[in-house]
Amino acid sequence: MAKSKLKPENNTVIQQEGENKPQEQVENEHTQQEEEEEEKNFEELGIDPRLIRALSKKSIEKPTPIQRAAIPLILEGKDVVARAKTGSGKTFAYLVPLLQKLFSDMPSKKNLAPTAFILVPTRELCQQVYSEVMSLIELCRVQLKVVQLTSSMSASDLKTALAGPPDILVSTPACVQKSLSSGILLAKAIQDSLSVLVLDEADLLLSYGYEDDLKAFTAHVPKRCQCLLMSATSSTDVDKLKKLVLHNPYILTLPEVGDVKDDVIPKNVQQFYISCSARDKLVHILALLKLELVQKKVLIYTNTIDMSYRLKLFFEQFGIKSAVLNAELPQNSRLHILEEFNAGLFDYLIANDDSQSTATGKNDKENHGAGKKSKKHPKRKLDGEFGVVRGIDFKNVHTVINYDMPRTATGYVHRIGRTGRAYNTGASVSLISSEEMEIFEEIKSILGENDGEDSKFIAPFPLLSKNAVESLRYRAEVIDEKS
Ligand SMILES: Nc1ncnc2c1ncn2[C@@H]1O[C@H](COP(=O)(O)OP(=O)(O)OP(=O)(O)O)[C@@H](O)[C@H]1O
Repeated sequence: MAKSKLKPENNTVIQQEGENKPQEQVENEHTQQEEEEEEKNFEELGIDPRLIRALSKKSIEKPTPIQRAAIPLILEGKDVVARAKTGSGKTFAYLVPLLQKLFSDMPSKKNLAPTAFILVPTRELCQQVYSEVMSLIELCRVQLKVVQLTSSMSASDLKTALAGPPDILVSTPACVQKSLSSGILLAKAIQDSLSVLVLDEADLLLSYGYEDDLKAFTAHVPKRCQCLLMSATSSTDVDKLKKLVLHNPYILTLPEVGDVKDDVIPKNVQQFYISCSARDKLVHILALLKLELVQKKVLIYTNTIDMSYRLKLFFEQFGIKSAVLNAELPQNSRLHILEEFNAGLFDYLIANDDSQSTATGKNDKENHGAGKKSKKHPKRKLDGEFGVVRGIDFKNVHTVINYDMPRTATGYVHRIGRTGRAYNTGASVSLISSEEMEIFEEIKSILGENDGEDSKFIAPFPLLSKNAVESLRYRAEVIDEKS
């Protein structure tokens, strides 16, 4: 495969695997094509008017660059690998053409398995993608059945969900495998019915431990099935998956998506930091929130579950309403919290990211080591399919605060990617203690701090004065000691 090349904003590189044209020629051809394509709207991409109206009701009027590049290829039936940064609209880049195909070619009544499978790494993403498909279908007023499978479903629930069968299945690979191995889904039925397979957040699927499930499942994917692979980064895992399921795919690479180094923060996110001792982080975050120095809604990341509860209790004492989101909460509570936060019922959400889950390596599906175990509750059961960094589309988050610095630069990029999504603006504030300086320096150099581009520069947070912090110190310390 010819290597993808980094290009400036909006310049998607489209290349077919195995194509051996000199890179320069590909780029030149593409530049001309790009200029013509640049302004194409959904209508010009050949999108069904019902879908255009549905998107418009969601205030989506013009396609993002990845949508402009991917939709026509997917409509033509090509296998596609789409790599584009966080928040660039990859979900509709595959959902819109997928639905259009199903509208115009209604699945056969004889099908015994779903026509389209969308596989994602976490339950949260399952729910998010399921809601997006459902809302488009409802707005289009077409009759298509969509189900999501979750690993908490019993065999009889799975059987009920798959009866019919549905036209679109949204699931983690583990649930599909569970249905296959228990005979609820039949390999022969998949071979006869499956027309489109989507692997979303593909770069995460393997790190969540789904390799065996995916291998077992893809053995039944028929050759004629169109395969789409969506990812924010490129990695050896993405290459592995590509080899496993795709046939001579078109590779769409949006600018600067290569490896960790190129995995960019959207340009519309301003990044700041505050340097303080670990102990002073509480009073600093209190000042940020209490004095309203950061714009709402705010997503706060901590590295441990205990720290997130400590913060929540601390905020409560100051009348700041927040909620926590982590792997030990039951799935229903997590969905409920996400829905309430997205609906604007509260402005501050304290989350533990899934880097903790993946850092430990492989997922044992329901109870692997999602981060540091709490000293207070050592036996809590953690959900290995939990994930609230990658892919989750928190609505209208303006500010991301790193109360604790993430452990990796990739973790930083994906946390910050929860704001500034699509065409919105956002900001991030990282609280950095001296122990975290090393990772901070690594992040700065990886983002290219010195190459003169403002957007990549993490600046000192300008709005918080020493006096403001000191005015809150006494109360903060008293309250923290009490709780
Ligand atoms: N064409 C568009 N115009 C405006 N907003 C859009 C458009 N397409 C998608 N969006 C919105 O942009 C947000 C981000 O989209 P999406 O979740 O698909 O991004 P993503 O590329 O999958 O990000 P990640 O890699 O983090 O998963 C969503 O709220 C979505 O509704």
